[in-house]
Amino acid sequence: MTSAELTTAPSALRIPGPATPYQGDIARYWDGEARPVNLRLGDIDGLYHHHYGIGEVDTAALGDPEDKDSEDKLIAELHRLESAQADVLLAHLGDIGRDDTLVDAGCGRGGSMVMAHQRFGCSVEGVTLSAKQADFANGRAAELGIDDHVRATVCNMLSTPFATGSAAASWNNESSMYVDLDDLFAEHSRVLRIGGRYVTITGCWNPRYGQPSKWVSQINAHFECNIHSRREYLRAMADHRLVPQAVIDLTPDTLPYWELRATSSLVTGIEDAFINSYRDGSFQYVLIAADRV
Ligand SMILES: C[S@@+](CC[C@H](N)C(=O)[O-])C[C@H]1O[C@@H](n2cnc3c(N)ncnc32)[C@H](O)[C@@H]1O
Ligand SMILES: CC(C)=CCC/C(C)=C/COP(=O)(O)OP(=O)(O)O
Ligand SMILES: [Mg+2]
Repeated sequence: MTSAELTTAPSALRIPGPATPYQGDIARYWDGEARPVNLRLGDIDGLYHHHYGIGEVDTAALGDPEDKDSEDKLIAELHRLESAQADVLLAHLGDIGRDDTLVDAGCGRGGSMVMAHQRFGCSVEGVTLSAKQADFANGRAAELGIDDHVRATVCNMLSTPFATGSAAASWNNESSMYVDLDDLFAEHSRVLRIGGRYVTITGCWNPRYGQPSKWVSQINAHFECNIHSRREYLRAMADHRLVPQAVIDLTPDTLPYWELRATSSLVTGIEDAFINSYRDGSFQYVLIAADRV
């Protein structure tokens, strides 16, 4: 299925404004976002991510901290770890063919969409609340000559124009903390074909801790988001015909990224909240892959 077949006149169905005042806040937040920790990393190879990294730090690639170019090397290493995160998400989408269409719910500047198309040759439809992000993602797709396969639309991920059962797979990469999970999984379940795959990488609070810790509250305030618990994810998936096929705790894999980022010139002030909450067990970085049954 091509992009054109997947959507029915997307511009006509585009939601004219945010569905709620909160969504208006989030649209404004991402319209105004231009942090060097995201743009300088994206400038390295044109893949712009708004998610975090996983994997071991390559200390050899960092070189000598006294070298003139050591900061550039550190930034390149952070970017490599963020792209590695997207690679792991895409690897869980299953067998995707060139004729398939994927849905990226909360696509940001489109880095994961480009990687998905490059990996599978398929079409990718992304939605974001931010017109600036959608324009940026579509501009990158045009520069790469893949705008016939990769498209971002300004749209609420809880109410998309995509036809029922039309997507081979869909995902949320660090974007599910902005929405109600019942509403979110109802929409993924509708858009996915039976046997299709849903994947999320997300930060969630750990029910074993009891309640969201002060660090989790700090992260919520920093990004104006509402982090859910691991239990909420599994319960809402079960209620919407999404059956977990893999639940992977990526917390040990993301800590090296944060420890490295905390030493960089691009720190934003949120690093300690992530490091402390991952270390005290109150917060977890998880991948959940689920089958639409
Ligand atoms: C942290 S960014 C993640 C971007 C992207 N997934 C990535 O990995 O680079 C969160 C994204 O979720 C989007 N978002 C939040 N709530 C949304 C909603 N209700 N509908 C569509 N997009 C939403 C934001 O516009 C933003 O693009
Ligand atoms: C895991 C959790 C809780 C994520 C919250 C969503 C979020 C803001 C992700 C990263 O975006 P970004 O790349 O724009 O953030 P930063 O500027 O900190 O790199
Ligand atoms: Mg970032």
